[in-house]
Amino acid sequence: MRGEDCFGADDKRLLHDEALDLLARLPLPAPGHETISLGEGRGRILAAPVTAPRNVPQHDTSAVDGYAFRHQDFAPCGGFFRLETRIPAGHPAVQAQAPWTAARIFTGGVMPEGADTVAMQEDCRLETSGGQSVVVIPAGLPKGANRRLAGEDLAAGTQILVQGHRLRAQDLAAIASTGTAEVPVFTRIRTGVISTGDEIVRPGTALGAGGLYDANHFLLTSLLESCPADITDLGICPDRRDALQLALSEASRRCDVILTSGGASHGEEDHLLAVLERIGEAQVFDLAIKPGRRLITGRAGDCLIIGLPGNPVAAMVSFLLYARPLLLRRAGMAAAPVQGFQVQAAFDLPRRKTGRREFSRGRLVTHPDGSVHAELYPRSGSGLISSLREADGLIEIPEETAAIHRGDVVCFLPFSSFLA
Ligand SMILES: Nc1nc2c(c(=O)[nH]1)N[C@H]1C(S)=C(S)[C@@H](COP(=O)(O)OP(=O)(O)OC[C@H]3O[C@@H](n4cnc5c(N)ncnc54)[C@H](O)[C@@H]3O)O[C@H]1N2
Ligand code: MOO
Repeated sequence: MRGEDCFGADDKRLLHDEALDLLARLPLPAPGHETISLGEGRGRILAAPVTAPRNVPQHDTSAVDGYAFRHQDFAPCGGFFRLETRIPAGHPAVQAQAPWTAARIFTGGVMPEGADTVAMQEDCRLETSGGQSVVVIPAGLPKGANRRLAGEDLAAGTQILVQGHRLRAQDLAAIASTGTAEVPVFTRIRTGVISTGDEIVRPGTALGAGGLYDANHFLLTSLLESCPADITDLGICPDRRDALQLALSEASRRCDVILTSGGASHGEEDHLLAVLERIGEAQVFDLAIKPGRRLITGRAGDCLIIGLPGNPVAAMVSFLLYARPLLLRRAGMAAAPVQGFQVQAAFDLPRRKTGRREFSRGRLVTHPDGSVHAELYPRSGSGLISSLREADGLIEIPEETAAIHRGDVVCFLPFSSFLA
């Protein structure tokens, strides 16, 4: 099988976990910060913790449309209450609830002082007695039923979000519920994306002999949208050292992070490493993984440069596994490792080369019994964009696994969990 496998000895290569560890320790400049309005907050990273300045809800309120009363007036056989006040949401009663009376109350209405329990209107009967409206409440309601306590969602002073947290819809809702209109966030990182290669041209232009359309630009700029980043298109750089040097040194003054693709391996047409060493510094990661066996990181001034492989599959996998944590850290986020989940293999891999970790493209299928299985994309070439298009995520195969049989448990990393 050697002929199908372009990878030689992996024993001197860096293991995936070692690479993650090294990348986590790569020094990066601290992000800047600013205060923005809550409406701009989605996807941004908190530069300071957020604390609730007040109770949410502010008052005890009714959870239902119904009748509020004092539970101490309620007998084991139920209750018969004179109806007194009417309390829609936003219109609290001015007086305390008198004994043996009930208030007509609506969901969100403030509980009148003294009342502690609400009966749902569907469970009650309205009657008239001596010209008075009365409500008959059936027995069995415990004290406090259908009442929301002040501060039961958030008590004043509770820290609700930590620094470095990436704001999601529900976080914005929580902050809004406390009345806070602005949030301190880290500034968006300025990113640049550059494709390299004499063969690469943009779609919409004619393809010359030996040409290839620039898929990586669209891949990487779309992937970057999962980070709080402003994106600059740095175009396509030919396979010339002087051109790459000029492009990178110029862009490094305007960008916090530059992503390159291609030109990162060992051929004489691969100039990234030499250029980085000339304009700043570089680290090479020759990785015991598949795909994406080489990653280059570098620095020019304060700009981080991440050299991804040219093959689109390797570029995407390297972005998700290695570039994304760096980008998020540069943007101020303490990114947790992506949570994989266990599914059953819907494939056989009877003989597998051990010693390297594989991130194969897979698709999830749910069987009629509800169990979830991962199908393996049948071809492994790292130029096959089809394999990415048809996949839902990556099947992570550990270094030591020598074979996988149908039904074995494998770890699945959904693309959606990287890009959330
Ligand atoms: N002697 C060796 N050759 C190669 C090795 C190796 O270890 N020894 N590794 C192979 C692997 S694995 C990969 S991945 C590539 C990585 O090479 P580069 O990062 O230098 O990328 P290029 O050679 O420039 O391009 C590789 C491939 O990808 C296509 N490409 C490049 N840019 C784009 C783009 N923007 N959109 C679409 N496709 C792109 C390019 O045409 C090549 O086909 O090296 C192997 N070789
Ligand atoms: O591993 Mo290369 O980096 O697969 O195509």
